[in-house]
Amino acid sequence: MSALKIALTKGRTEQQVIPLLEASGVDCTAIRHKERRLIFNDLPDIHFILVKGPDVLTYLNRGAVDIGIVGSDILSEQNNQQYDMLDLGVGKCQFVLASTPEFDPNQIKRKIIATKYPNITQRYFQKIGEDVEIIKIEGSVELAPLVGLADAIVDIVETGTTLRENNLQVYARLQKVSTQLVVNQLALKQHQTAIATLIQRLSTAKQ
Ligand SMILES: Nc1ncnc2c1ncn2[C@@H]1O[C@H](COP(=O)(O)OP(=O)(O)OP(=O)(O)O)[C@@H](O)[C@H]1O
Ligand SMILES: O=P(O)(O)OC[C@H]1O[C@H](OP(=O)(O)OP(=O)(O)O)[C@H](O)[C@@H]1O
Repeated sequence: MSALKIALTKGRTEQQVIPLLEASGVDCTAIRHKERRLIFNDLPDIHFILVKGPDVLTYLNRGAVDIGIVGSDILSEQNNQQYDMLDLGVGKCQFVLASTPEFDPNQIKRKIIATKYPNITQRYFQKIGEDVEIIKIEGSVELAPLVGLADAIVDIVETGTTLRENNLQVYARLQKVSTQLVVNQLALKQHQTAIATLIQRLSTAKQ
């Protein structure tokens, strides 16, 4: 039987998931000492690649990997409805609408919202029946209302430190986020036992 191929989101997700994988019996020594390596095929039964979160579904959709490990923020932004398999219970945070204390959520003028997540933002404002202009930015989102780029932001909050340190406050809570394990449907048939075993071990490890 060929090895299970997993695309793991590098960075924060990788750091949070490695202990969970290890508790499930997966040897992560090579990833822990990776330096600039991106592919790990030393183990006989599980191979890993490290990719950016938004690329996980690209590898999964094209069958380049069997399993993806990625935040639900990214799955939701990419409108994934096919693959949700297991909530790993790490990477917990939430989407909020935030701005300066002067912001008036009921202002009549069409609002400008800065975010890394335009689809989630669009869906939220559509749901509450408000037409807004969305500016897509790639990071340091909290800056936008401070320098007049936008009226408010939609972004991820975990501890609230970044909002606090930039004198921003929460005006609405949109949705919860956590790290998910997603499986390619064809791989699910081909590697049924191996995937079921991994999911069962991860479910036990995360408790
Ligand atoms: N403050 C946070 N607390 C907990 N989880 C977070 C937080 N910010 C992001 N995440 C989760 O971790 C995932 C990866 O975040 P990370 O910060 O490593 O990457 P990024 O900022 O999206 O991209 P980049 O690698 O370009 O900085 C996100 O997709 C989300 O699911
Ligand atoms: O509530 P906190 O615990 O302060 O976490 C929230 C911060 O974490 C994320 O940023 P990240 O560290 O990924 O940086 P970037 O998106 O600005 O690159 C998010 O975009 C917030 O800025």
